[in-house]
Amino acid sequence: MLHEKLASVYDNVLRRNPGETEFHQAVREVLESIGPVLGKHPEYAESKIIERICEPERQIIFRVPWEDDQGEVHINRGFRVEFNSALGPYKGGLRFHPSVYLGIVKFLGFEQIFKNSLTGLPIGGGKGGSDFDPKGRSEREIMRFCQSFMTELYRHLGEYTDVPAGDIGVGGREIGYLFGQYKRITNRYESGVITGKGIGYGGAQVRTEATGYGCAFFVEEMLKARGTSFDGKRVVVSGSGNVAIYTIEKVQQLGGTVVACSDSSGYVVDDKGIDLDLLKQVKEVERQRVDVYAKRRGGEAAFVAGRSVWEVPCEVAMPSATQNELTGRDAEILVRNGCIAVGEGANMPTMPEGVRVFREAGVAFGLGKAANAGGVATSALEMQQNASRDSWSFEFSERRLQEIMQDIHARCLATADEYGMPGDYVAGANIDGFKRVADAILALGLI
Ligand SMILES: NC(=O)C1=CN([C@@H]2O[C@H](COP(=O)(O)OP(=O)(O)OC[C@H]3O[C@@H](n4cnc5c(N)ncnc54)[C@H](O)[C@@H]3O)[C@@H](O)[C@H]2O)C=CC1
Ligand SMILES: O=C(O)CCC(=O)C(=O)O
Repeated sequence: MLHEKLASVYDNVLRRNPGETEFHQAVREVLESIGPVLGKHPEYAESKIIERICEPERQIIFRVPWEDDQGEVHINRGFRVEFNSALGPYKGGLRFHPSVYLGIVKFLGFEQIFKNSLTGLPIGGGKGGSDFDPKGRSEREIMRFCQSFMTELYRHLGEYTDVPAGDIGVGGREIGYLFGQYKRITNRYESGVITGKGIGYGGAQVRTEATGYGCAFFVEEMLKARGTSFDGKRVVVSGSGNVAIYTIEKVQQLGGTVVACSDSSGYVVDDKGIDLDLLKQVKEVERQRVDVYAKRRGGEAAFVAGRSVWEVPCEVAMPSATQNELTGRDAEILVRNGCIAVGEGANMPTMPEGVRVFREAGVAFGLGKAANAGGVATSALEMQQNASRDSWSFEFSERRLQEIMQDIHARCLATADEYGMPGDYVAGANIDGFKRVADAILALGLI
């Protein structure tokens, strides 16, 4: 149920952004959480802070023409939504996936505002991407696409303005091509203009691992708060990209056994625990599907095509693929199978009905804004190192990441307590993330 004032804000969002269903969903979740804040802080409603937060500062849509290896011309659409810069330069990744349209970029940019605020670091919220499909494209085609994309986007970026990074379909390779083109066009070695760079040219230790490691650290804190740990627990991770792989790595280091992971073709189940070296070889080096993992693992693992990975029994679930990948029914199956904690590595992977099932069953539910904030937090650390011409060790960077995740976890719980909803990470994260941005907007005047 929405507070009366928020219901009218939400109606306006629906009216002004028709058809952008993922954006509506993301806005509704935040509005449902922040009702109690309005009672304590009438100044937010008086100054129309919520209306301002729901309206992006700037939306950029552009044409991306590029040529494939056969000389055929293709036209894709590029996006960058610069959502809110009250706390710092717009910060958030780029997604290359055929499903990308304005509604997806806006949901991601909106989530990013509160996530970035939760990190306590000086970064605003933004997101971008393209409906380009990198699947099956050659190295040269990927490079040409990235160069064309940056040839328009560069004019909107800057280390004090807008700082992109990776997301689905954009990893270290693409960041290299994007940064190279920015450097060429501007004739500036402006390292802090993009994050997720290679270690050899201004990148930061632990950025590759950060989202997955951070999510595992967050879940470790949730388990600790319930008097338990990863030790000996069966864990299921969806996806098998950047976030999934480094979630699996850290969960294994913390004593858990990851028994399944997936991609859009299906899932693999490996009861003795995923062989991470093999998974990295198949996914990071060869860029193959997960069924290849199962074939190479001999009799140890099985591939199940076209079904939901959430049917695999586990005590901890870590959705790390994409939005709305875990339905209400999946949540019911997980609860029935004894799942006690969920940590969202992906952005908004659990559908609203699934969130309701988990909360009613008393499952520790770590929403993406909090649980996957380690990636963008480490991007902010990369910007810090770039600005000071410094480079930190892996151990120091990982310690900083763990402290940030522990701090986010503690603040979520403290805020949930303060508002009379003990143990509710959804309320804690949304309220805490919202308040910091709202106070900054108030302080900066009519922006
Ligand atoms: N890379 C980062 O630092 C961060 C990523 N995220 C989120 O984590 C999620 C995964 O991102 P990355 O690992 O970076 O991307 P990636 O491109 O490395 O991996 C994406 C994975 O999700 C799977 N996938 C994508 N669409 C799917 C679909 N429709 N159905 C089933 N599986 C699908 C892919 O097969 C792949 O395994 C996304 O929701 C992203 O927004 C969140 C915070 C930071
Ligand atoms: O590292 C970044 O700037 C952004 C990471 C990201 O896209 C996310 O947190 O969803």
